[in-house]
Amino acid sequence: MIVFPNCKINLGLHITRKRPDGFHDLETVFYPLPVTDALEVLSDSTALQFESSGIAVPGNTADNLCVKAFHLLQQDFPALPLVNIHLLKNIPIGAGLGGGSSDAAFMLQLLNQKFQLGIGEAALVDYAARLGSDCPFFIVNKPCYATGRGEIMETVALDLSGYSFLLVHPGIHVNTGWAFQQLTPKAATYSLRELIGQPVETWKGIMTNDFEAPVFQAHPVLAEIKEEMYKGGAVYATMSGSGSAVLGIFPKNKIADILWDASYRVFTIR
Ligand SMILES: C[C@@](CO)(OP(=O)(O)O)[C@H](O)COP(=O)(O)OP(=O)(O)OC[C@H]1O[C@@H](n2ccc(N)nc2=O)[C@H](O)[C@@H]1O
Ligand SMILES: Nc1ncnc2c1ncn2[C@@H]1O[C@H](COP(=O)(O)OP(=O)(O)O)[C@@H](O)[C@H]1O
Repeated sequence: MIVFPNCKINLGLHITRKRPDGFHDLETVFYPLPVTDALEVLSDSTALQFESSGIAVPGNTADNLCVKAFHLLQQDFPALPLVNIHLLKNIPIGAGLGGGSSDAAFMLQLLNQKFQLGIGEAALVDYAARLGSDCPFFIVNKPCYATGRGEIMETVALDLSGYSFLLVHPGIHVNTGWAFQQLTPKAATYSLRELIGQPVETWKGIMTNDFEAPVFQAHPVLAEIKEEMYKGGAVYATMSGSGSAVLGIFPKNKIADILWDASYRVFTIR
């Protein structure tokens, strides 16, 4: 069985409170985009096996979120057959695109389906939340207004299929924990919930991502990439999540030919 875990972007992101458990409450809008990995799982394996190709994933097998997802379900379903996992990694890592979280959420869903575990969506969201703050979104995988650690989700009627997207990852790996430590939580000065219902053309200058200030300060090239997007005709541009991917939303099929550094990974979604 093969599935294609997709990435997400954050449209607006506010860190509102540091919690007693060390995590932060936030407010964001998650939007899925079709930049994907490929995750294949074969059964009839005598041992749990994991291999990956494509972009090198840091850490050993036990650290991989696909393997963690397997072990999480195995705790509650001890008869879960052992599997052979192959991950073709394409979504940039540590880019604010949620690639690892997506792999984990798709792994939960794949095992649930393949072995008919009968886990409902709400329980899958609970399992996903134990694997990472971004993980629950990928169980729903529809545009969502999210609060809490990101696990309290409300789907929103946001359809951006009338626009084209540009995602640029300059290869900078931002550590999410570090990025949270740079911030002083505060309430947003506008209503993201309301603004997301307004046309994209009204977002510039209002919709913000709290991570941009500290991450742009550490990596000024990211602000330049965002500026290039606007010069190239973007109606809205922002860093995604804790970075370092920067995204631009353009009028349909009107993405300017911007000459990026050859080392950058660039994705266009028309
Ligand atoms: C910032 C966001 C926005 O969507 O995404 P990314 O930019 O990473 O994609 C998420 O909140 C990231 O979610 P995720 O990448 O799953 O983070 P986790 O693995 O759960 O946590 C990594 C570390 O970030 C900090 N952390 C994470 C989430 C949160 N709500 N509060 C936190 O303080 C904690 O220090 C934690 O140890
Ligand atoms: N399958 C996986 N794909 C990507 N990263 C993974 C995976 N499993 C574990 N990780 C770890 O998760 C961290 C980053 O996750 P990722 O979702 O790519 O970034 P981000 O949180 O910025 O969206 C990395 O430190 C990486 O080592």
